[in-house]
Order: sequence, then structure tokens, then C-alpha cells
Amino acid sequence: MYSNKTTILVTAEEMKQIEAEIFSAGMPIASLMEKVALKTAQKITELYPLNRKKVSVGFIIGCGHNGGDGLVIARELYHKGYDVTIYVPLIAKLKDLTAQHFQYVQSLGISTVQNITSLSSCDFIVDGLFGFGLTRKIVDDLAEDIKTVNSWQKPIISVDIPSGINSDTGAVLGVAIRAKYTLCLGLYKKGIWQDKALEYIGQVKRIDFDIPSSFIDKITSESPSAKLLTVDRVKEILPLPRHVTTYKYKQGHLLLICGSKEYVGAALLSAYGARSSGVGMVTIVVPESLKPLINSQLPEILVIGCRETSLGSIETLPLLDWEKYQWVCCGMGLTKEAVSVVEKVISSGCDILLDADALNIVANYYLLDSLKNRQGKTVLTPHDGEFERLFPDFSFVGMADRIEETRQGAIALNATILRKGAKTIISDNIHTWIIPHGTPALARGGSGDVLSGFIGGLLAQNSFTDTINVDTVAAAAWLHQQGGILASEDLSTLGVDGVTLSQYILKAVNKLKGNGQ
Ligand SMILES: NC(=O)C1=CN([C@@H]2O[C@H](COP(=O)(O)OP(=O)(O)OC[C@H]3O[C@@H](n4cnc5c(N)ncnc54)[C@H](O)[C@@H]3O)[C@@H](O)[C@H]2O)[C@@H](O)CC1
Ligand SMILES: [K+]
Repeated sequence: MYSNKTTILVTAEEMKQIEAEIFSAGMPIASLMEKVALKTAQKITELYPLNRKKVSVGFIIGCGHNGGDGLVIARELYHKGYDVTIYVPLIAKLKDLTAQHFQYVQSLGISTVQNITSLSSCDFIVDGLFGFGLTRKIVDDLAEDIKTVNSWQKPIISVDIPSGINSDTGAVLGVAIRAKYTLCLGLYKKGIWQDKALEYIGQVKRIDFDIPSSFIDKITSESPSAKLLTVDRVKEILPLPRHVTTYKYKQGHLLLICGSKEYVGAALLSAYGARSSGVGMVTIVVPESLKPLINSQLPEILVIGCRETSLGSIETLPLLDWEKYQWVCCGMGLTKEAVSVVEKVISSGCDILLDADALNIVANYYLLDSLKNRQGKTVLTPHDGEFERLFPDFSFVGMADRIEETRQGAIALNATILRKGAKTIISDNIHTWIIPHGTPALARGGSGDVLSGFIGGLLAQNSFTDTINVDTVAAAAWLHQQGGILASEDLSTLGVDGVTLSQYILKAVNKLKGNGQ
């Protein structure tokens, strides 16, 4: 089983409360700081081992306990033989524990400097300026110091979170350290996984300090915390291994409603995505003129051609036996003309996924109420622009916390929302997943069409299991990103077109060990 402890994202307030539980249970504050900082120092020695030549490290130390951590790390690296220099810009405001550690490092003869530029010759920098206690914008000399450190383009290791990043929203408070590594202490701070922080966090590594699960549960069980999706959880969610006596209709029947003369490829790519899911049956509804192409490219798919408008969009849906399908995916390349199509899908009572033009139609034609009150399950897959168009009147849009905003959207529409971005977020209100790894190779036309078909195929298969939909959608998004990562490793960031991606998704599935294959 995956552990809450290693994947949960906490706010600064939650972290403070968990810390308070630890202290009130008897752990002395200084002992906890010592433990955390020793483990962090150990990680730094692994990242930058001492070799025959001297390694010099500069510390930028703040006035709170992030600075205290920094000073303990500085002391340990000094004892190990690193050439340590410390800069403490807020020296008059040090918290007691931090001041004590500062006094001790001075007594050891560790060199302290009065100016940031004195650190410019160090091999790397440790940022212990601010952690989750940063409450306001960084200004004046301190802001200049951060700009100066960033301008050196040296490796910077941030303790807990890059100084200047809001630990809940990921927003830059004035200016922020651009880290090469973020060594996050204990639990992941939510801000680290927000898109806004991405340019600053570098590689994230969690330093475990044995927080009892009961404390984490006590503080977070009532709150709608987000979690990082792990490979182990993805393995549990996948509809594998298959039962030996299964047959095609037991593996789900997916209905795709998509495509137009203008966006032929969207229909093809959604079908390729569905194909990669291994779903038992796929039926695709497209404008009549697309039928021969789909037949020639994907011979295993049933194709229903529809009467089309003068511009080549689906004019009306034929009579469909909706009950036959475990999931319906609609919208990819449909064009904004296909209003009646989207209305019919929403009123069908089926379990549905709406993407692309279907989302724009919902936004343009005020279909939000019918969406919210529909019988079947709903999955929506907007990117940021589509998300904002979906909720023009809702106060939560623009609330700065992208993760919470997505959860609020899921509540408002009684739906599972997958919000695309550098970090994909999936929420059904109760559960929220973040896909930790991603690749900019997927920032190109067609990736989303593949994703919708792939999600639909997994949802159709998992509709025969107890797996909740938000988990299936998240696992699909995880594999989609992994497919992109594997493809870009083989073919470069420029080589991940939609067809290639759909094939590499299967490589990502195959890489999961113990999936019954
Ligand atoms: N939560 C935990 O379990 C643990 C936390 N520890 C460390 O403690 C840190 C949090 O410590 P603190 O609460 O002392 O907070 P910080 O060390 O992040 O900084 C807070 C201090 O900075 C000042 N400050 C805030 N914004 C400022 C600004 N814009 N300009 C100038 N000064 C500003 C505040 O007045 C306060 O004195 C964590 O990030 C972590 O590094 C560890 O020592 C031990 C374990
Ligand atoms: K920091």
C-alpha cells in the first residue's frame, strides 16, 4: 500500500500543527531541528561529495528556524571538511534557537561575511533564508541579495522550500531563489507542486524525519489534502492482470464522439489513445466523410458516420443505444458548431468525459446547470484557459491556489476535473491527485486528444471494478506523462507527436513491474 506520509501535500498551517503535535508529545524543538538538519546535511554530502580538492559552500541564513536548520547543516559540513562560509543578513532578528546555533558556529571559527558577494566564489550555495514561515513580500536589500545569488548561476540547494516561494500557493513573494535542489523537510509543502513554483524548485527530494502517521492523520484527516500519485498506486489502479476468462464486452465498450472536417486528426488521435488503453470495444461517431479514413487507420473500431454541416461538423447524432457503452468521450475536434451533440451527450444519463470543444460549448451555451444536475458520472479535462471559461461567475477562479481552485471546480459541477498544466491536477472534491512528473514534450497539438481517448478506455474497463473514477483518471494522466517522458528520452523533446505518444504510453504500461503481464 502507498503511504499517506510520503505523498501528502500540506499547507504551512497544517505543517505547523503537525509540528505542534510532535512538540506537545515531548520532542524538544532543538532535538527535532538537530535530527532534520543532520539528515539534510547527509543528503547534501551525497549530492556534493568531498573529493580530493576542497569543496566550498556558502550559506545564506534567515532569522527563523529555516535559518536554524541552515546553521546546523553548516556546522556538520564544516566538521566533515567542507570549506564553509556563512552570510546572515537579518542578524538582529534571529529567533532564540537560531541565535544559539549562530553563536556556536562562530565559536568554531566558521567564517561569517557581511556581504552576499563574499559567497560568489563558493562551489555551491545552501539557501536557509526562509521556509514555510515566509509571510510577506521580500523587499529591499534582501531582494537584491536573492537576485545576486540567482545571477551567479551556481547550484543552489534550498532547505525545505526555495526562499521567496509561498509554501501554499507556489507564488513568488517579490523574488525567489532558483534552486537546483529543494530538500523538502518531512512532508511536501503544497506550494512546491504548484505550476507557479516550477521554475524555482529544481529537483525535489523529501527528507524524512519519522513523523508519526497518527499526527499526520489527526491534522489532515478532516482537510481535503492533495497527494502525489505514485507508481505503486498506478499499478493498483490499472485493470491488470486480466481475468483469464474475460471477453471483449467485459473489458468495456467506449463510445467516442469527435472530429470534423477541420479537425480530422483529433478523432484519429483520440482513437489511438483509446486503442492504447486496451479497452474491449471502441465505437466512434464522426462526420460521414471521416468514416473511410478511420476505417483504414483503425480497423478494429466500429465507425458510425453522421450527417454533417456545410463546414463539416456533426450536424445531429443518430439514434444511439446509450446503454451499450460503459463510457462516452465527447468533444475532441468537434468544433463549436456541434451544440446539439453536446446537449444530447449531457442529457444521456451515461458516464461521460467532456474535452476541448465540448467544454467550450458548455461554457458558451450555459450548460453548467444541466451538467451539474445530470444523472451519470462526469469527467472534464480542461486546460487553464478552458477551466477559466467554464467558471466565469465563480469567485474561486483566480484564487491563486491552483490545486484548491480545481477542487472547488469539481464541487461546483459535481464532476471529476482533470486540469492540464505543467503539473496535472485531478480532483473529485474528496480526492485530489497531483502528477509529480511531466514533460514539456507534450506541449503540442494532439497530446490532449490522445489523453481523452486513453482516459475513456481505462474508465470503461474499470467500470467493472471498485476503482473510483478519480483514481482511474489520475492513473491515465500519470501514464500519459510517463509515455511522453519515455518518448522524449528516445526521440528528444521535439519527437513526441500524438501517434508516437500513444505507442509510448504502452511502453510506460510495460515498464510497470508486477502488472500481470
Ligand atoms: N515543521 C517542522 O516540522 C520543522 C520545521 N523546521 C524548519 O522551520 C522552518 C519554519 O521556521 P519558522 O516558522 O521560524 O519560519 P522561517 O524560518 O521560514 O522564517 C520566519 C521568520 O522570517 C520572518 N519573515 C517572514 N517573511 C519575511 C520577509 N518577507 N522579510 C523578512 N523577514 C520575514 C518572520 O518574521 C520570522 O521571523 C521550516 O521551513 C523548516 O526549515 C525544522 O527546523 C524542524 C522541523
Ligand atoms: K529555504
